[in-house]
Amino acid sequence: MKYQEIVDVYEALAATTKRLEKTDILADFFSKVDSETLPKVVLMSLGIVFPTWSEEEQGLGDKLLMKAIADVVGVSTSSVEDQVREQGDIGAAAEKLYESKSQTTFFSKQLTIDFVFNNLRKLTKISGSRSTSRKIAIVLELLSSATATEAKYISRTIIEELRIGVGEGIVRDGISNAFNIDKPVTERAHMLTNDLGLIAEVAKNEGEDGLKKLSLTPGRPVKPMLAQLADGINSSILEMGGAICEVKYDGIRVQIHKKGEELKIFTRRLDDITLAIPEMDRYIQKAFPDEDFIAEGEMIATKDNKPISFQNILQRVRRKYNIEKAIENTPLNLYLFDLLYFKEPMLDEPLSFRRNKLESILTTSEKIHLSEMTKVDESNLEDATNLFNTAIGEGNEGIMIKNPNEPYIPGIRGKKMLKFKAEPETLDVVVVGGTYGVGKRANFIGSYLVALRDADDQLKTLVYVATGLDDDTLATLTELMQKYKIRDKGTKIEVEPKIILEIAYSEIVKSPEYEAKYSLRFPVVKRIRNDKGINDIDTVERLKSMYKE
Ligand SMILES: Nc1ncnc2c1ncn2[C@@H]1O[C@H](COP(=O)(O)OP(=O)(O)OP(=O)(O)O)[C@@H](O)[C@H]1O
Repeated sequence: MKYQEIVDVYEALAATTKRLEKTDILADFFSKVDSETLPKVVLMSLGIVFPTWSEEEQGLGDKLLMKAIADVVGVSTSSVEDQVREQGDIGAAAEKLYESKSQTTFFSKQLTIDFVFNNLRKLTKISGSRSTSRKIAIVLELLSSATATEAKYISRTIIEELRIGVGEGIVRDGISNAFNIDKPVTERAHMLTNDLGLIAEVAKNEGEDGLKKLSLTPGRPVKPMLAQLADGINSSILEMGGAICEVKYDGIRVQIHKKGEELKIFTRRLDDITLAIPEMDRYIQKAFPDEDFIAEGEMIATKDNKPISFQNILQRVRRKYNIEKAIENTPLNLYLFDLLYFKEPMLDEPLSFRRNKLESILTTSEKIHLSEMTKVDESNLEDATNLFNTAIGEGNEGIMIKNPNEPYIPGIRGKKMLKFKAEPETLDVVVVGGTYGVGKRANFIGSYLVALRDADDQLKTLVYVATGLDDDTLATLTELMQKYKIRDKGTKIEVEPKIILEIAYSEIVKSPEYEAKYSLRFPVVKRIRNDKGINDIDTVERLKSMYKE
């Protein structure tokens, strides 16, 4: 199949902002593609060539890509950079440059989807000596055969930013429509496998029954079950008719998978962080029997046995060098709270069963613990409040209130698991722009324009936030803003939507000034949330319902 065919689909998708139209375009395309190409085009419609959780990285930075484009088009790298500034992204810049190039050295061969897909995959496999020049050679081969629009999308796929307004939800619905599958069936298969390519293939070849058979597999992360905010401790427990209450630790959520000899540790956005925390790998291996399993817990950083700042742990899990030093400086502790798989899938079992099983197989140690928990019902409600008070006293965030009779429901924020925190609720937002400071702070970006997601996965600006930033955070953020910069416009900067912030505020207000049509009074940055991705940010719908409440 020609690459141009998916490029036409990209262009059609970019031409509409309507979710239903996008879904129809994808459904129509997916239904025409043969079984072998289908998983590839499904991933490519998301701008990726590996499932989202895969550890493979293409590792070709913007600079090298611009150099490759410069070489193919026969202009200087600085001309490409100028064009990127003007157009707002590398893809559009490549398209423009190709169009203005008169020489017809291109189109030496017609690109196929297989060829583009396989070559982009090859990029990730290259390491060691001369890896950069070998990667460039692959990109040059692709780009020199490309038309202007093909070059646009090859470039955007390399930087994993397609800009066609298509997220996982639309692709998933496209698959449902293409193969007549009930949406909840596709959704569940997605939550369990996180591989839309696989889901499309099974949907086409085996239909709904095939999808229903897909289950948890160690090694393949599952979307975490999420918590809603509890109105009150006692009322929540009474409504559940009894609860498992646990300390809510303030760290990062991890999902641990063991398959055969291999252990993998994933974050909640399904990034593989195993190599950054080798000591935890060893402690976990010792704590569990030598069987396949999937367990969940919260990993926190401690000093003198007291939790320390959340940012410390984020720095640790992103680290690639000097790991031994980091192990010493930022000791980690793991508090396990769920077991989803042990020799077989267990997520349909009630929580009380999963917790008992976890307790019966785990050998705790100085690093590996069970989350502190108390079973509470109407006869001992005060135990929950006591747990909350102790938790806060020890520097934790609050408590979790979980329904013991419920299965694990991946990816859903429901009433079966609640959280009760000492501090008011915050919002997770993405930075889309900012304003440079003045005077001494002219080199820093002092104020950040942040956005939420709407029901069609479009970003809507919400507010400028400028407080809550200590010097370190300001420096880190400024660096990230430069990394993701699209362009400067006077004192303003526009960036790719990559940086997630958690912000607190005093009040939600209506506001015609911002695209969300709502805004926040006194927004304050609580922290950078590297453990979350664009799919995890809050939505305009949630904000609206919070406003009404
Ligand atoms: N004992 C525990 N049981 C379950 N989750 C816990 C526990 N301790 C800490 N957590 C953490 O609390 C999170 C839920 O609360 P909260 O909303 O504050 O976190 P979040 O990461 O901002 O949001 P989300 O609800 O989206 O996970 C879980 O995702 C998990 O990381």
